[in-house]
Amino acid sequence: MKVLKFGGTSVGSVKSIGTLIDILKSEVATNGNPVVVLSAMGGVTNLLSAMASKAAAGDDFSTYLTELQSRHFEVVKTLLDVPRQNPVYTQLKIYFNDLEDILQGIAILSELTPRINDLVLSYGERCSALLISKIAEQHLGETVFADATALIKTDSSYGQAHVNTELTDILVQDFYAKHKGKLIFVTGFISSNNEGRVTTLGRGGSDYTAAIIGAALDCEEIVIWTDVNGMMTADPKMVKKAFPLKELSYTEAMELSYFGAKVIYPPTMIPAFMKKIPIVIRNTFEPLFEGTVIRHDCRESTRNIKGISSINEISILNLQGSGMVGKAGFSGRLFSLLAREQINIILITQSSSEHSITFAVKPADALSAKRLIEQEFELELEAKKIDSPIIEDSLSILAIVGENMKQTPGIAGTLFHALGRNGINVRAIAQGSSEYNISVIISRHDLAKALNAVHDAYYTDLKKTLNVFCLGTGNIGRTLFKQLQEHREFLQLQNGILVNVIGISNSRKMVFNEEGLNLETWKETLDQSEETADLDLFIARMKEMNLPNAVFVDNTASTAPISRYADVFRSNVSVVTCNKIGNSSSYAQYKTFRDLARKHGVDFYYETNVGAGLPIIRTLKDLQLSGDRVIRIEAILSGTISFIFNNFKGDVMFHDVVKLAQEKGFTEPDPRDDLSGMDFMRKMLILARDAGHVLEQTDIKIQNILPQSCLEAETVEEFYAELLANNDYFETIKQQAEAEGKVLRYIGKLEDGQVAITLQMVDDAHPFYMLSGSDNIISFTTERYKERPLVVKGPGAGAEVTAAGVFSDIVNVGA
Ligand SMILES: NC(=O)C1=CN([C@@H]2O[C@H](COP(=O)(O)OP(=O)(O)OC[C@H]3O[C@@H](n4cnc5c(N)ncnc54)[C@H](O)[C@@H]3O)[C@@H](O)[C@H]2O)C=CC1
Ligand SMILES: N[C@@H](CC=O)C(=O)O
Ligand code: NA
Repeated sequence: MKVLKFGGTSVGSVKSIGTLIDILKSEVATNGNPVVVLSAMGGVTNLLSAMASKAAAGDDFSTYLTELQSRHFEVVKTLLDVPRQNPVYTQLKIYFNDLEDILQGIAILSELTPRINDLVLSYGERCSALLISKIAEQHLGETVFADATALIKTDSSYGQAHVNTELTDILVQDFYAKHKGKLIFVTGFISSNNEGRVTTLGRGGSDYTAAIIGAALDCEEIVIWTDVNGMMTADPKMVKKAFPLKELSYTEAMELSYFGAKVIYPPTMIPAFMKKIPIVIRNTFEPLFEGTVIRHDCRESTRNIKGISSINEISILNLQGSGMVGKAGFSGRLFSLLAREQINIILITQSSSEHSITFAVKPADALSAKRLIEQEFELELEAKKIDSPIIEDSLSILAIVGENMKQTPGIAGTLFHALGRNGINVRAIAQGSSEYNISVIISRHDLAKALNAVHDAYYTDLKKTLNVFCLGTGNIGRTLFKQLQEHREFLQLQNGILVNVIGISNSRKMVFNEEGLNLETWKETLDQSEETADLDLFIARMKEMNLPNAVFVDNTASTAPISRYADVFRSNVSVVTCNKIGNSSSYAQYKTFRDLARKHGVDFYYETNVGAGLPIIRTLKDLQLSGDRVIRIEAILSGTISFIFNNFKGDVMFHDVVKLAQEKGFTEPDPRDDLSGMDFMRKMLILARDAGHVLEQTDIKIQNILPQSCLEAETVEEFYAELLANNDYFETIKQQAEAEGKVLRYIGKLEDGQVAITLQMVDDAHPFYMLSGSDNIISFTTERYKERPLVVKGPGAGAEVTAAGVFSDIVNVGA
């Protein structure tokens, strides 16, 4: 036999009651008659409570009473056959009349005691259980209605009474024996004391009723039918990726429901736990979904962490001073004082130096806790043995819960790593030695970000979400969006990574969408956006959103974003950039970026600064990480110049090849940056710095390949005109090389901390002879690669290969 409990939403409307009856029919057909526990119709308890308050205040409660009646009468009218209606109307009327008398009594006395409040509230469950039992009778034959005030006996703690289990068990067993095999409907939530006065079991107490009855009858299972798919891994309002858990132990469920997850009333677990009866949480509105099972012997679970729960608003009090050190009984005095005054302590931490104690309370209790402490410890305060307690508000608790974390190293590491790399400061920590809950106190402002970051860190089989903010929609930016869109599905399916582009800005406009912008239509969305580009505002918005795993991507060729990197790192956001200016300006700035990224635990990736998508930065880093030492680097790192020399043959004009290189997207936005050697110089400088040399731009020797007049051209048009005007100069060089059977190569070299870039004519014996397109080539001669260098070669410019490099840097963030 099972005990089924239906919550307020399951009996909230004509439609949901219809579903409830279907669920019952199928239960009766497969498992026989259950005992059914019912909550009041959704919203009715609040309505009753409001009525009682109105009556006590001398206000008119009649409209509420009418609303209460009509909600129940509508169900009678719609769901019961006419001949069955009258007796139900009559019984309901009796309830409503009694209730009205009580409310009038409250109005006369202008007083609402907890005892009378419980009595008023009891009518919600009485009406719904009666009603549902009669509707069920029409479909399933005879039913029995039981008012739980006759079955569940408690003390007189009105509002949240304590159950006398021994007496209750006997009453429930007797009742069941009398009606054995019948379909029984019991009112949830309500009970009575020794004198027979109505008491209640606390808000959510119908779950508890089901467990009390289930345990008394040694039932097979307690099924809680509610409006969600079970206990979730985290609050789904804050964590979109939260999912329902299949299985939990009683302790885990208790921990999770204590914090935030209001799926089940925590005391429910106790009777079920004592008798090892499984509790199943199921969704009335999705009856095929299997829900969550809370059981003694969890079978499938291998997860160390079951769920992440949270309390949104808490305050902490910090008490410190030398007078506490080594003083036995100090915390005893403190906590018994708070207990005496009914102040519930949510979390406690004390340093082993015993110099300070921090504890968390509900914000409403903080001030009275402080005052009580000041009274109790007046002497110690005067003698300056302790400091006056300090209250801190706007805090939240995040707790990871799971019994399997016991004796498993690394669980706390994952938690603190996820928090740390997202810049979330931990104010206090608590873990009991039972090791099934680690709680941290963080700023309220960081809670959503923390929950998502921690969820991503533990549920690694789910998608990792990267929240990306992109500057630049030119050649590289737009190609990146195209690639991200094309590979979106593959990335999610194969790699479990979801890249959400949250913000986009070019030099004209900017646009944001916290859910992620649609990359198929980003251009239209940006064009239609009413927000003018503003770099400071862009960054401010990014910080304000405070999203986990955030990445700032700079796909511009501008100096403006560079000056903001430091601020971005300080906001615990990673930076990915193809813009070389940042790394190739002053050495001091180069160093600051690395120091800040390290300090804030975020990534700084710039693979495309050298050789576009070719793995050059990464290769150099790996060589050095594994203890190798660079002796020499020789390289062709200008894709544009490489392309020019690979195609400047026969009767082709120099001017035309440069134009073609620009059309193919190899050049910088301004091609003079390539042909002046500036772009190449930046790359060599970045490589030299990454190889450990402290160099500035002025330390690099560059041989010009252009006549002075081209270098001095003030605009791009003028520059092209000068290329045409100097055609003979280029022809001479070309013919000279061709006559000697050689090719032109612009080669950079780093050796002994010196960097030079020179124009050379090389023959087919030279390793850099065979190149085509925009090929880059780089040869690393190191301690380990001494005889034959390590060579990386391939297209080193172009939108596709560059965007691909940026893409790969993005997905490596946080990896
Ligand atoms: N073309 C290539 O093969 C490679 C290019 N790169 C780098 O890629 C970067 C971008 O190059 P392209 O896409 O060709 O440039 P582009 O000129 O086509 O696009 C630049 C974009 O940046 C935007 N922008 C400029 N200043 C801005 C600001 N302050 N705020 C927001 N947006 C701003 C512009 O509106 C434009 O959308 C450059 O730094 C370049 O060095 C790196 C490796 C290879
Ligand atoms: N303009 C650059 C592109 C890559 O950084 C080049 O020509 O190499
Ligand atoms: Na690269």
